[in-house]
Amino acid sequence: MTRAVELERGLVVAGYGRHYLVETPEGRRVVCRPRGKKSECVVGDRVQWMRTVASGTDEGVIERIEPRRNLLFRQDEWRTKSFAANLDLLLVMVAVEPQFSESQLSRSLIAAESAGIPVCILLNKVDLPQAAAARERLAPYRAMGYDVQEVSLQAAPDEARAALAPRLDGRATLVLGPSGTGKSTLINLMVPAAQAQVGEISQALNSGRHTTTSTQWYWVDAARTTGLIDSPGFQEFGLRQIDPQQLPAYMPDLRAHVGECRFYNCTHRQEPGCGVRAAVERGEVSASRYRIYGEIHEELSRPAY
Ligand SMILES: Nc1nc2c(ncn2[C@@H]2O[C@H](COP(=O)(O)OP(=O)(O)OP(=O)(O)O)[C@@H](O)[C@H]2O)c(=O)[nH]1
Ligand SMILES: [Zn+2]
Repeated sequence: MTRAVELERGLVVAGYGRHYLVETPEGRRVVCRPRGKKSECVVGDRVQWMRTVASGTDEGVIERIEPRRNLLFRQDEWRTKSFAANLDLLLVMVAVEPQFSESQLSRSLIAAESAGIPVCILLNKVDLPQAAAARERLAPYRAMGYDVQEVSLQAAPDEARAALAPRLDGRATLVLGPSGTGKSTLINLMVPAAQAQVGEISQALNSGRHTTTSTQWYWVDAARTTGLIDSPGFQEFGLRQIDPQQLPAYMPDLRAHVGECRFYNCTHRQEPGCGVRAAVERGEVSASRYRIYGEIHEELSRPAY
């Protein structure tokens, strides 16, 4: 005998191992498990779930993940790690101190380009004396068209909030950046009572883990139109999902010159008549970006084991 099951809609706002926290349209948060083993939800997923009542508390089973607009993920030889889905903006945070890795920055930009997600680069701690050097390192990114915003989240919070609000309003934004750049400072500045939003349920789910390493969705406004997603710091950023031939298409500075190469299938590494290398020599593509391109191209051209 079959019976009609009513599926409810929800938004995945956190994931802890095999459990997810799903928020209902009314703003209630329910602990859900996925149906079966293969269904992998990520924060930002829109899902359909079914209520199950266990020991008097609401629980649910995720029955269906709605089609994603986009998915930001990284992939190395061994595994794929998804950050979040259905994003309107990727906010890549770097800071004057600790000095950021340009390779890591470029990799996150390439991942966003390949997933079709707009990017804002946020340079924090411009109150520090080495700000000029950091600004200089970001100049090529500005020149290739990225929105680069400077802030001092701690030293000048009001200005920072004013600069960020129009970029975040009404959007779902993933915040990504290495440890120590100020991600917590950003969340605490933009999200009133951030800790309260994490809530008892997620604290209970997270207990027993030594660190809060999970990705978490926060609402910036009471009307729940602006979402900020905090993701744990990243070190490795594999881009195995990308075909090496496609790599320049995701690097705007290189992309501008690929049409100038003698060979249509130029790898821009040793061929004669390469428009990209000519642009590097003229200083139109920065030497560090070209080096990063070579490293990633090499990595993606190696056979997978
Ligand atoms: N000078 C200066 N320091 C800042 C600013 N914003 C944050 N900091 C400092 O930078 C350090 C790191 O800030 P957090 O917000 O904890 O950084 P995080 O990215 O969350 O770091 P993890 O928790 O390790 O991922 C703290 O000591 C902050 O006080 C700023 O605008 N200027
Ligand atoms: Zn070339």
